[in-house]
Amino acid sequence: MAFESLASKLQETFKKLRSKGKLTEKDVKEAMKDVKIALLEADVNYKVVKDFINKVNEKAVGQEVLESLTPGQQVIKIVHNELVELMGKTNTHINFASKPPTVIMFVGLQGSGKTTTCGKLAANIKKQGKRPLLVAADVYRPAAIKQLQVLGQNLDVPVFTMGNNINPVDICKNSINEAGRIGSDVIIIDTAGRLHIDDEMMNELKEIKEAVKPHEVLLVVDAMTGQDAVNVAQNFNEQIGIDGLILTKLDGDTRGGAALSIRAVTGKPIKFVGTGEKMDALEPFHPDRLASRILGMGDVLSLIEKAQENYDIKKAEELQEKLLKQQFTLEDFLDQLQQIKRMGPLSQLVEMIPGLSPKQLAGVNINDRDVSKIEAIINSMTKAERKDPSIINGSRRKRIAMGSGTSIQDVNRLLKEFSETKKMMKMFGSADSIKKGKLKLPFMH
Ligand SMILES: Nc1nc2c(ncn2[C@@H]2O[C@H](COP(=O)(O)OP(=O)(O)OP(=O)(O)O)[C@@H](O)[C@H]2O)c(=O)[nH]1
Repeated sequence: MAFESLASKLQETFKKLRSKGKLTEKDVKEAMKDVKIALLEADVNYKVVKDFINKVNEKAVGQEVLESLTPGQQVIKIVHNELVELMGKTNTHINFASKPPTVIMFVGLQGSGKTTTCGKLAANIKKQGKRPLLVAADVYRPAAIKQLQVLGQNLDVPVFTMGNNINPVDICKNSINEAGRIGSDVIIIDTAGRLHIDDEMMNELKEIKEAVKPHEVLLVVDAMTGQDAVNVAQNFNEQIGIDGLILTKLDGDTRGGAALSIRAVTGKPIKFVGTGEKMDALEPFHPDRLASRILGMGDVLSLIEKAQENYDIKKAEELQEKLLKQQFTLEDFLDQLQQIKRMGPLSQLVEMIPGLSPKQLAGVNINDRDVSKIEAIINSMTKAERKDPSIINGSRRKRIAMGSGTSIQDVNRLLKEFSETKKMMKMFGSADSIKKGKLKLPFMH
């Protein structure tokens, strides 16, 4: 889980604080010492931590908080607000030009995930009904142009390239004409990165910026590099001037130092975060939601959004109908699983549920492999078997296990769980209770 160790430590500290009916100034100060250590261990910039703790202390030790009915909760609320403040109060979007094309210039070090993120943003923008054009301006890394072309092909987004013998500044200038020619309204330029910041790279980026006057200069940094990412951001901002950041590989960042420090150090907002290698693993950055996740309050809003984007309401209604008539089959079950899978890795979904601490999360043994196993088992059944699992006798079980590359025990377990779920639905979901709205299926209005 992203931010796992920080979340775990903060939640532990606040649990202690909440358990006390009354709080003294000393209690709060001691808790803040623990918070300070947790933030430093999460690789948050030292100055940022110092300012943060001072601000919280200033607000939390007053009479108003200490003498309130729920002092522990009040302190947590203050910490939550300050975390949000630290990461930028509001979430910021891409500034689209009033007169197209909008030019978005990507900058960043090699390996930060720049090319991948260009593809992700193109996919995201295309979903909004726009017509992006990807521009291959990295003429130095041999595979960079090809990588972008493959991404473009998979996403069905055009890619503009002039090969690698042309000056990148000219490629970028020409891409504007190309966008006009093919009717693209957003240009996404993938510039060259280097392993480290060097003058040659910075000069080229300055020239491109001067030539195409982008509406957005987005810096891509790797969250897993912690304070290095913060230094890189500061450097790029001072030399090129950036409008915002995309923080990649947040899925692998258990500490969180970069996400918590970058805004405070550079003054520039994080606009998106990368949460995986797939093209849909790009999310707008919501400081308030992330603060809630870190403090164990969940992120119900993101969960609902994911459900709305990926969950087919019509199908859900059909399912309700089937439940009413007690016709829920293994086929419907598979369909459900596939819809939920589309919302993203299960481990990331579970993180958004309020009230589950990182420790509890570690105990919840949900993984995508289990889901794939269930899918394989159901896919190995005949239509008749899926409709009526009671016909699945010993030899059929053996065949299904062989066909799905699982064991007979796995098949037995699935059938047992399915039959128990059905029984439970029968009990809770008598036609009446569903009709009266007492029982609601997930994500149904
Ligand atoms: N887990 C995870 N991996 C990511 C994410 N974003 C990018 N990656 C991976 O990071 C690696 C480097 O990404 P690239 O896009 O090739 O890097 P780049 O910054 O374009 O590199 P240059 O073109 O050399 O500047 C690839 O294996 C990506 O799949 C993310 O959000 N999460």
